[in-house]
Amino acid sequence: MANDDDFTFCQVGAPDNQDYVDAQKIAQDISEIRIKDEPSNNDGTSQSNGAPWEGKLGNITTSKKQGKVGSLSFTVIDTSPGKQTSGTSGQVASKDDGFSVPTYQKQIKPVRKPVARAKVPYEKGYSQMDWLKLTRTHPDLAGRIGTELHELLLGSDKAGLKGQSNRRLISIDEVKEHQNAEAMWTVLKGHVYNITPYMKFHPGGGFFSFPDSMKRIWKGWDGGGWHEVYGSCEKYMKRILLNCVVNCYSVDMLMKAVGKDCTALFNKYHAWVNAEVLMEKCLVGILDDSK
Ligand code: HEM
Repeated sequence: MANDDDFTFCQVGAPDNQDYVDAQKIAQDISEIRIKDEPSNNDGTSQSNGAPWEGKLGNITTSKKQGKVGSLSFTVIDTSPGKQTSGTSGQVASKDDGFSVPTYQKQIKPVRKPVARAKVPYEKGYSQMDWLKLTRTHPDLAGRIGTELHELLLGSDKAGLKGQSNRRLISIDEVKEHQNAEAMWTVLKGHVYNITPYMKFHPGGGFFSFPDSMKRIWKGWDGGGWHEVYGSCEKYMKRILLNCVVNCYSVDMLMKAVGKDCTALFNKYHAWVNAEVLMEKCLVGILDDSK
């Protein structure tokens, strides 16, 4: 075989023994490297569903450690979970007063409901808006004896001041004389008003200021007892009861003002109420305090 010389033989033999040992040692050393702070499980996969580093790339690196194994150098990046500001680990940081607070640690302050001021419900047609409407349509209420009859009284000689000035001076004695159903006068901040038409419109007081007897009636109603007794006519009974409460109570409160100066009482309960506007059409005169 003359051509045999043309063959080039490559010797495939065992590796140089020293090199082989070095390589094995390096491989072993590398396999022993653990990035301590990273969670890992036995099968070599991360606890996250995707790639082992998933969710870690956005982390802030807090420390770097560099080392060398044989001829290989490595860097250990320490990403401690407590320092995370973003990522997929479930913590979302938020800026609050200059420092970061994970949202799950944030205290959700319970929303405190404002305490509702319980008021006597007004009778239909007797709200403050209704009153203002009435004062617009019936500008002269100063001499009127009431509102239920106000339609009947239109044109009657009992209605209004009948052209009398509402700027005349009135003594306190004259005020005291007007304490009857036909005319109830009071003094408020130096002005004399006929409060008769306003009686039913006065918003009374709070539910819990009811006289005890009223509270018992209301409780009886709410407890269902009244419902059982009156059955289908509950709606009407409730209406009647409501009217009683509104009339008794609000009239009762305003009755304290009749025939005297109610300024102190007025300021005690509601200094903010603009009586000058509300009672404008009920003005009878100016208190003559010279005596
Ligand atoms: C002409 C005189 C008066 C006028 C125009 C007047 C008007 C009013 C008005 C508009 C309200 C509702 C206030 C609000 O919702 O904030 C009110 C409530 C009330 N008024 Fe008068 N008032 C007068 C005199 C008086 C007097 C003399 C008393 C006491 C004796 C009184 C006792 C009350 C009470 C207890 C309430 C309920 C307060 C509340 O809801 O917290 N008022 N009044």
